[in-house]
Amino acid sequence: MAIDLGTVNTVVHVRDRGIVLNEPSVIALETVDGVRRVKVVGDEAKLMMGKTPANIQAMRPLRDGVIADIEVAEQMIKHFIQKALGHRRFARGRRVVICVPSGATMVERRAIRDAASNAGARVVQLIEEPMAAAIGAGMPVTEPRGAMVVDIGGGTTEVAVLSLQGIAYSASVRVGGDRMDETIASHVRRAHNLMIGEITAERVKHGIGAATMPAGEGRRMTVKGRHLVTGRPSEIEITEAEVAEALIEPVGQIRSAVMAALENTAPELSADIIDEGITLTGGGALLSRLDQAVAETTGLPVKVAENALFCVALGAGAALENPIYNGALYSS
Ligand SMILES: Nc1ncnc2c1ncn2[C@@H]1O[C@H](COP(=O)(O)OP(=O)(O)OP(=O)(O)O)[C@@H](O)[C@H]1O
Repeated sequence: MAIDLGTVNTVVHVRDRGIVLNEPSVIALETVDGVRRVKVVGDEAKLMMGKTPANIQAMRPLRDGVIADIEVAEQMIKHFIQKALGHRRFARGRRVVICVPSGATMVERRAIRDAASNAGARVVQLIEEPMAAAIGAGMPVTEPRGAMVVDIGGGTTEVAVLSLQGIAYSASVRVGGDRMDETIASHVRRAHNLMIGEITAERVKHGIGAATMPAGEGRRMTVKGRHLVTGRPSEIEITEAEVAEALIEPVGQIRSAVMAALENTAPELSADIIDEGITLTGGGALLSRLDQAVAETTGLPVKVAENALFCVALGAGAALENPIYNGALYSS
């Protein structure tokens, strides 16, 4: 079993079965008679966000690429493993590879490993996110050839140059889909006096978000929320151009991170990147015209990986199954 424990989504890949689980990294906890217990995880928990009564708390235990609440994260991992297994149990000697956010500390990594062990895994190994993303995107990570991957997740963007199964350069910036959602929400608040929740902001990004300005106003979308002045439920219409303008700042930070990586890459590897170009993975890579924006900044060919949302889980699964990638896995 391979698990991409993302700050926004958790994806589980199982040998011979493929992707068996793809759900939001959200957990809902219920307090009954002073005792807190897990109510639901994943899709059902996300539906509750922002709408819970006082005794239920729906939360994301991973934020900004780090684990905000270890105990709760552990509970969530255990529930996801059980959900992925269904009625089956872990086969004897079952191995699990978990891809952790690169900002995770040693203590957090140990907690994640313990959660998988407690759920029944016998051997738990970890893999770095950009390495898994590159393997999942089908990049030549085992060859003596430089390849650049940019994984744009919810909490972080990881930029890495890989060669010979090692990471020649990597950097992580705390900008990703979440930051994009926040800038959209604050734009709507400032420009339209409308308060919107994070789920609505994400919907706007998926619907009409873009990394570069459209010709004219572009697409339009109706957005509902609470009016700041009247306090009443209210709706407004916003345009793709407005959203693209709001996204200039987070997209600019991604562009800068890529430029910094190129500036810090050894010349021989740079030469390879000219030929290979840059591959974008992660859900953030699906933002409309982000590939164009990165290509404009770098002057290099840029492509969005097929299955961008699943590259990390597919790569972690391949690393587990194919001995040529064994060097990418580690135990502590
Ligand atoms: N079509 C789309 N357009 C723009 N953004 C998208 C699209 N589809 C998904 N996303 C965004 O991708 C992000 C989630 O990506 P992903 O699942 O790769 O992150 P993660 O692995 O959970 O996060 P991290 O890598 O930071 O731990 C979310 O912010 C989501 O809104």
